[in-house]
Amino acid sequence: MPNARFGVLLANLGTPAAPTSEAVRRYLGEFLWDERVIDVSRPLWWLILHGVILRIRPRKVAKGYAAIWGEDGSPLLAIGRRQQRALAERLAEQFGETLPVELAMTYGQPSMETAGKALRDAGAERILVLPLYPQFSRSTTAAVFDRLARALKPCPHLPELRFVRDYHDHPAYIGALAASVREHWRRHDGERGRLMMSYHGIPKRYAEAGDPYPQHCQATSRLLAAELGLGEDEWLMSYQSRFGREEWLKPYTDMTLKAWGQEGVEHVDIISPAFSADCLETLEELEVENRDNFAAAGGKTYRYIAALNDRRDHIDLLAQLVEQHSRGW
Ligand SMILES: C=CC1=C(C)c2cc3[nH]c(cc4nc(cc5[nH]c(cc1n2)c(C)c5CCC(=O)O)C(CCC(=O)O)=C4C)c(C)c3C=C
Ligand SMILES: [Fe+2]
Ligand SMILES: [Fe+2]
Repeated sequence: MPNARFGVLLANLGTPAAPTSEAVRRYLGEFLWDERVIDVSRPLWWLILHGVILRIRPRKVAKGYAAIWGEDGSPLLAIGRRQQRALAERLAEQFGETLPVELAMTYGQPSMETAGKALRDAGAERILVLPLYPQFSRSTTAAVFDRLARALKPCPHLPELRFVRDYHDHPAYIGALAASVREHWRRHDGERGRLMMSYHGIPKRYAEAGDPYPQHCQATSRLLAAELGLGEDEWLMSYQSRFGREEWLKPYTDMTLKAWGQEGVEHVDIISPAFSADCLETLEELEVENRDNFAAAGGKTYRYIAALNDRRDHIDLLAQLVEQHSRGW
């Protein structure tokens, strides 16, 4: 496909190459060294990361990955490949011509270099970067921006670039989330639990310094609740996946589920709108760890609602984002 009108670069976080301590150590070593993710002063953080975290955490985390690993590898990457293929097909219908779509990870493989080269080989002199994070955060979206800039550093010439910063309140995103919740209710014969919208957390300090992530999460939640016609006592938003000792955004998902179980809340449906693809943080932390937290505190039914993954309405949303952000190209 020489001289494509433009190419699309889908970006996500990255995942280990294998569910082993060694591969997880390599992955965490790269991910947790990024200052966008952890801003502690470098010499101190190097000592903590290499002296403590990378000696202990990989073994435990590798067990979690082993439990969710599929025949096609890590769910985050396998789902990312399905999203890439489905979006390419959808765009070919929409634009009446083939547009190259590549997937790149901020950490690990496929790298920004590999994906960028594939787009260049397809003749794309214009690239639309679409990070698969609906809510902006310095720790995710801005890290995509930095990693791409690093990949482009050796290039003598640059492609023309556009960057989708966020889509937390896009009607098609809210619509797809709402449709996934309604389908979940229908699959369970109309039974509804209290709806918990659990977002990946960030340190509170990042939000205080101007990261708009909590405002984006609140807006997504309110729009989703309104779309579903939920009353104030029928849903709550919370933050999961804390890392380290400092305070993160609250309320915490695990503590809230424990409190709900103790207060006599019996049924919970849980959705995680910040994840565009199921991954360790949903399939293990929500499906297993937090299910156990809720049950141990006295809860009865706990049902996880899958991420949007390669649902047709999710791919339609991504195609709409491409169409809107590529106008004039
Ligand atoms: C300071 C640490 C972290 C911040 C800030 C953070 C923000 C953040 N992360 C995601 C999405 C994902 N995170 C995933 C795994 C993961 N996240 C952290 C730490 C921070 N994340 C760690 C250490 C890990 C690895 C697992 C572990 O050691 O516990 C993943 C899953 C990847 C997979 O392979 O399945 C995703 C996706 C968001 C959206 C976010 C802030 C908005
Ligand atoms: Fe994370
Ligand atoms: Fe986690």
